[in-house]
Amino acid sequence: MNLYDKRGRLLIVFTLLLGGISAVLSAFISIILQKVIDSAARNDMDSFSKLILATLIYLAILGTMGFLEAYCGKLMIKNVTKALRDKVFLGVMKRSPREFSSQNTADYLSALINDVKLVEENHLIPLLLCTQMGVLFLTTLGILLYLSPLVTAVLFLFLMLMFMLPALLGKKIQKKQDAYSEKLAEFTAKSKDFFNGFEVIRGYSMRPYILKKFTRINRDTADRKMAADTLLAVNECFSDILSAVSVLVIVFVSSYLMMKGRITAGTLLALIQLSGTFVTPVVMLMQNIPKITGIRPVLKHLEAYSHTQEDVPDEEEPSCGPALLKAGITCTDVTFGYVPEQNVLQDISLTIAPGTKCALLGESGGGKTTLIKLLTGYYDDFAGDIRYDGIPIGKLSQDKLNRMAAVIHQNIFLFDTDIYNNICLGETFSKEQLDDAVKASGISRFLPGLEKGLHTAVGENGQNLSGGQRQRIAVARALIRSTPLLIMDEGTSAIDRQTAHEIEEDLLRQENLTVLTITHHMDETLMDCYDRIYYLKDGRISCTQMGV
Ligand SMILES: Nc1ncnc2c1ncn2[C@@H]1O[C@H](COP(=O)(O)OP(=O)(O)OP(=O)(O)O)[C@@H](O)[C@H]1O
Repeated sequence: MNLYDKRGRLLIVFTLLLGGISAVLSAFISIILQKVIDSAARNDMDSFSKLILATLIYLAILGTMGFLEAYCGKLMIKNVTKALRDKVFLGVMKRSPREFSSQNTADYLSALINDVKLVEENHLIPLLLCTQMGVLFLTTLGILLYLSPLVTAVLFLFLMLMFMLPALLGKKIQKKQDAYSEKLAEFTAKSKDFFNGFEVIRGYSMRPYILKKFTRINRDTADRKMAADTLLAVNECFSDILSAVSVLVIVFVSSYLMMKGRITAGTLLALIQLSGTFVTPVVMLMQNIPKITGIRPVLKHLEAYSHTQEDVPDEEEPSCGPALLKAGITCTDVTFGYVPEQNVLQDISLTIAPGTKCALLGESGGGKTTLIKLLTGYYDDFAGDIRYDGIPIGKLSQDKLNRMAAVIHQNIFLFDTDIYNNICLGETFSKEQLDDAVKASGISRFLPGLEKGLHTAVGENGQNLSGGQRQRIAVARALIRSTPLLIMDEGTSAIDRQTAHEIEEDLLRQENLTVLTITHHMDETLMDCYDRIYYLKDGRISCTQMGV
């Protein structure tokens, strides 16, 4: 996957350039060392004092370059990880409902948090390091050749050995990293499930059972990480041994050359110092190249979730203002199934005229929710025809559909913010619109009891509020937008009869509002408020016209 955009590429080139300059500068310390020792051996005070000045300038440049390189590196990591999280989040948000629900939400979380972290640790940081080390290696090689071709040849021999190892271990490390990333996603999914099920775990004394399950998945995850880390440790250990051996070999060979009078004491020290700077890059490259190649499966995983500008044209900004329902909604011969050859709905035809109140009854599993999903554009692979004001549903944008119909779901979702934000959902409304919605939805009935009024925090998923209060907030969301059709999908099932009755009655009283209530059992006292009652059985629909 493409991690860098145009600006990102420029930044990485600049950072790598700075890294290269820093590496070249740090290799030159050996030359300073050689000159200082040799001028001291010659008792050359003039060149010695010039060298002090040159060293001070050298240190100032080295420090500045080092800072700039570190700063740009961090900026690059920040930009890439931020862009990656943006792409993954947008990609997941743009999924169709079918695609979205095909994956556990914890997998999305894991991609967003764990995988992005892995990219930072096992791709970006090693990449910067490898480039710097590559330049350091080449510069050191140049200086070494200048000082002693023989010593360089000996070092090269060891180098060949050191480079063989990452090539051998690379593929294995890649496999282990992949297995770890997979387990980490499972670990996140399970932990999320356990936290979500806190009430059930507590209520059914499941703690020992859950603890056992958690311990097992925690251990498996840690084991997978350990398996990857063990291979990395083997890699690191071999490279450390080879590094120590090559430094010792240099010490012996160059000492021998000095004894033979072929090099000066300054060159000897410079060679020993260089052997360190020559081996370090090789060790670093050995340790980091497998990490970079091992990240490929994680990048593939992230790519599968990511949205790129080229994918799909970006959504238009939501249009403002209420939509109108003039001719109503018609369904003609609609047939749909989740699985081929197993239709949940069969030849459904119905009409919902503007301002009418309709009820859709049926046994559990009869297809009521499925029909609502088709009416609100959730699935589009149905046979038959659904029209809003004569326009086929497929021709309406999701935004337009959202402005025409709002659903009060069985489980109301509230964001972890206050009541006001849960009604407005990021849009701006006038005080009058807000007051009207608060009154019509019945929120005004419980508002005086809340110290902070509309700015009362609802808690995670609305846990600070009662079921009825949550329902009323969901109703207010639709009313404030003057959404012409309001669909209650068992919207009152989670609350007591009295509250359910009150909410339903409040809605049925709204003259211009078109209401479709989905329920198992009709509230007998409200029966007369409905214009039509549809009944869904075995995927087929029948209709009773009221007041005829
Ligand atoms: N996402 C899905 N994938 C596969 N089958 C599904 C899916 N959603 C629902 N079904 C199946 O479709 C059938 C109708 O389900 P639906 O939720 O529409 O019924 P319902 O009438 O709303 O039920 P209830 O009153 O219990 O909520 C059921 O057999 C159900 O198992």
